[in-house]
Amino acid sequence: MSTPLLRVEGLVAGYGRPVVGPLSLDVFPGEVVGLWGANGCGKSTLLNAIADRADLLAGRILRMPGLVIAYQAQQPIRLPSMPVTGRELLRFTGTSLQEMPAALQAVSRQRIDRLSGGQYQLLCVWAAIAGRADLILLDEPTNNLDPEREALLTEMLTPSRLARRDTSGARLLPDRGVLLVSHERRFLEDACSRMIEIA
Ligand SMILES: Nc1ncnc2c1ncn2[C@@H]1O[C@H](COP(=O)(O)OP(=O)(O)OP(=O)(O)O)[C@@H](O)[C@H]1O
Repeated sequence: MSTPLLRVEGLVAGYGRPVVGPLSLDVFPGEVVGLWGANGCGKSTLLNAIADRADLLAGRILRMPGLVIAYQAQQPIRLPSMPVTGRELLRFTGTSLQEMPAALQAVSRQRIDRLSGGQYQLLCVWAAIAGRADLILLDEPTNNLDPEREALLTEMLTPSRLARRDTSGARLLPDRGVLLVSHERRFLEDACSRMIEIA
């Protein structure tokens, strides 16, 4: 088996006090791993700890050397006024505009402060997926999405979309991984290669 992108061993995490763990998990290249569990069980805190946004109180988090992580929060930050288009935002974050799903093309030409909640959510998730991160952390990525956009999100997470070309451009490498949190069981079953319940 390949080396994991991420290994979590006996992790206890929280905010001064423990709120989740101890737990262990791996994310391997090519995997889309879904976390689910009751409200407040600590799913977001686990993602936060991996993204260095919560306290690591015990155990350890091993990241593949040089690992680049993209983190998409449950509520993407929005400014009331931001006179840039989606495409400008994507370029600014180093996100490829190639292979953008058709449903996002028109959205990406609009100013981001004029997008609906769902449009902005999908744009942010696309920025995380289409950027240069090796490991993508998504917290409740279906927030604000209608069934059609949710299906599009599932499609964005398919192995062929996540794979990257090697330096020669000849081969697609399944070298990235996704760890996501969702309370939507059906989405998890459709989008994930593996699911882990957080107690
Ligand atoms: N910034 C914070 N400071 C202190 N406590 C926090 C903070 N964020 C979350 N908590 C607490 O940590 C616990 C776990 O919250 P967390 O958001 O990780 O759960 P969750 O499983 O993602 O919940 P949900 O499904 O409702 O999003 C909760 O009791 C919550 O009140």
